Formats: sequence, structure tokens, C-alpha cells
Amino acid sequence: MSDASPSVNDAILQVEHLSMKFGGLVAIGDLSFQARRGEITALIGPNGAGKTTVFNCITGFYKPSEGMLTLNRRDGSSYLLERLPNHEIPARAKVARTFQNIRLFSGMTLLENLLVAQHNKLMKASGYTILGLFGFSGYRTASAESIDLARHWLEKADLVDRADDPAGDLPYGAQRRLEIARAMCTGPELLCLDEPAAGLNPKESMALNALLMDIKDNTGTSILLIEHDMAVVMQISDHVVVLEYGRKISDGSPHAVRTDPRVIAAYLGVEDEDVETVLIEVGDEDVIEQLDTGPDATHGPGSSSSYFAGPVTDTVGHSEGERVTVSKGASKAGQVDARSGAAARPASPAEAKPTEKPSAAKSSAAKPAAKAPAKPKTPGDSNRGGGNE
Ligand SMILES: Nc1ncnc2c1ncn2[C@@H]1O[C@H](COP(=O)(O)OP(=O)(O)OP(=O)(O)O)[C@@H](O)[C@H]1O
Repeated sequence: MSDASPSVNDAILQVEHLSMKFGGLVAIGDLSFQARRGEITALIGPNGAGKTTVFNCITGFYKPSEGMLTLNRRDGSSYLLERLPNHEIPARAKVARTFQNIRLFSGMTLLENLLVAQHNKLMKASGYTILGLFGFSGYRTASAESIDLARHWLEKADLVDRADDPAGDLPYGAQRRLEIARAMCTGPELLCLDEPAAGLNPKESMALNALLMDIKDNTGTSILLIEHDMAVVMQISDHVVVLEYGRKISDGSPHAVRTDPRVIAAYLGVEDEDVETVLIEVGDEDVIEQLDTGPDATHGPGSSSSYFAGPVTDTVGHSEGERVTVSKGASKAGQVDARSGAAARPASPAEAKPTEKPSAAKSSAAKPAAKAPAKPKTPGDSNRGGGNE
């Protein structure tokens, strides 16, 4: 633990030069960004861009190959997360997370799920003895406080009426909110949510948005969010970081990001130089205007995102019906560490389409993708991306 430097006081999380390699596959390459305290920061990008890998590095599931992850707590203390054992990250650095797949104790009641989350606090109050459970007044006080906290979060998640039902009986959207409530019972300063809106209907998405805004406005907990649902991202995020092939291609306000040609290129699965053609075809004047004034040179690749990404051997984006969707396999990492010369991870059979996204020649496969959309045109407009799991 070290004292926080004044320059990072408003950054709850600083990711600096983070790299994560799996053999020859570079899942994350030299990634740097900040999540500011009290804000909702969204981490977005096509499937396989490396978002969950970033979460896994932050929460200690993976030890990064390179880089520094600094968590600055409100009390001024700072932790280098890559050096903490993963079981200490929630307790000491106050980082909590949820997963892409719901991980509740489905046979336990909602209340029990939230009490289990407070297990460490209760064990401490018991003095780690059986006698302590029955004898210590401290334990009784802690137990009552835990129940109060659980009830508080059940109310916030609009689930208090079902406190005594098994968690597995809840509808999907309610289970998602329960997971967030459970994470909040650990008193996190940084809450990492991996695709919380995946599979939710519009009403459930609205309830989720309300819960996340409530957390942001009333608890001071900062949120780092991976999400494919652009309606959620654009509505509630203060700051958006966009990844493609493990590299940052854009970083800014939701508006800046949704009109960034590099982001549109990544989401449509076309080369950067084809973006203008695509947008002219679909008639997006805002973005065309920005293309005329030129992109922000401080982020992302110069001429082509695939230049930065290294060799790419995967599918290009495609649209379904009239809606532009996030291509499921647009970025499934065909990225290879050039130094190792190892082969790219083969895409799964479902993803392994015979199309490629060549960096030099214009992809003929990309063209149909460009022509299909008629309604939403930018990432911000594509409502439920095809990337939802
Ligand atoms: N443990 C692992 N071993 C090998 N490769 C991995 C491992 N974890 C992730 N990868 C690879 O790293 C790349 C990034 O994966 P990651 O799951 O972080 O992407 P993502 O952006 O979260 O995708 P999605 O939106 O589909 O969840 C992928 O190519 C993935 O196959």
C-alpha cells in the first residue's frame, strides 16, 4: 500500500500499459485508461476485443503479462492490483464484480444470498469461534447490521417483496439486479459489471439503468461496465473506452465515441477507409461531417485499425435485417504476437466464416454489411447488439 499521488486522486482506477498474452495470442496490448471516481465508465468493443480479460486482470483472476493497475481508495490509500492475491482484492482494494453468466446461489433465498456476501464481516465479528456466534454481542450487532444492509439493497433493487423466495425462482432481469445488490453488500468502491444487460428485455434494462444510476448518485461507488447494449451504455455512461483486438481505439464521452469513425469501423467490421463510403450510403450526416474535420489523432491507429491489431484472420461484421448489430465475431482475436510467430487462436466453428478482413485489399465481404443498414447507423444507435451472449 502506498499513498495516492495527488495527480490520480480523481482516478479510482488507473490502467497503465496493460498487456495480457495467452501463449502467442495478445488478448490485451499496451492498454491505458482511467476510470474516474463517482463515474460510470463503460468498456465496449466487438466480441473478443479483450473486455473480460481486462476485468479478469483487475479482479485478480489473471496476472497481467505487463502493466500496472492502480486502485486509489477514498481514504487515500492505493493498491497495485496486479500484486495483490485475488482473494484480497475485494477486501482490501474494495473491488467487486459480477460475471457474464449469473452466479447466484439459486437454492438459497434472496436474503441469504446477500448475507453470504457479508460472510467475512460476520466471521470477523464472531471472533472465528463457534462460541463467538452465540456469545458475542458484537456478533449479534454485526448480524443485525448485515440484515439491515441486505434489506436496504433488496429495496434498491426492487426485490424486497421476494426476500424469502429462492433466487433461482426470479425472472432473469431480477436475478441480474440481485447480483448487483449482492456485490453492493460488500461495500465496494469500484463495481465491475460484466454485461449486466445481456438478455434483458427493454423494461428490465430500464430497471437496471435506474439501479446503476442510483448506485452512482447515492453511494459514491464508481462503476466499470462491460456492455454490448448500446442503449444502456449511451444513457448511463459518463465515459466510454472502446477496445478492438485488445487495443484502445477510442476514449471519451458517449457522444464523442459513438461518432468516432474508428469505432464505427470496428462495429461494422469494415476497414477505416471504407467507413466514409458506408456512412454516405446510410446517410449519417453527423459522422460524415466529423470525418471531414478529421478524427482525433491521439487515439487508436493511424490509417487502419487492423494495422494496429496485427494480422487478422477472422470474420467481418454483418448486419441482420435492417439493424446494424455488433458483429458476434467481428474481433474474435485473430491477433498474434508477431515476435512469437504463433498461430492465431482458431475461431469456434460457429464464428469461423470463410471471410477475412484483409488489411490491404478492400474486403468484398465487408460491402454487404455496409449496405444493409437502413435504420440505426452508429454504434450508439444499434440497440441490442448481436454481441449479446
Ligand atoms: N484463458 C484464456 N486462454 C486463452 N485465450 C483467452 C483466455 N481468455 C481470453 N482469451 C482470448 O482473449 C481474447 C479476448 O477475450 P475476451 O473474453 O476478453 O473478449 P471480450 O471482449 O470480453 O469478448 P466478449 O464480448 O465475447 O465477452 C479472445 O480471443 C479470447 O479467446
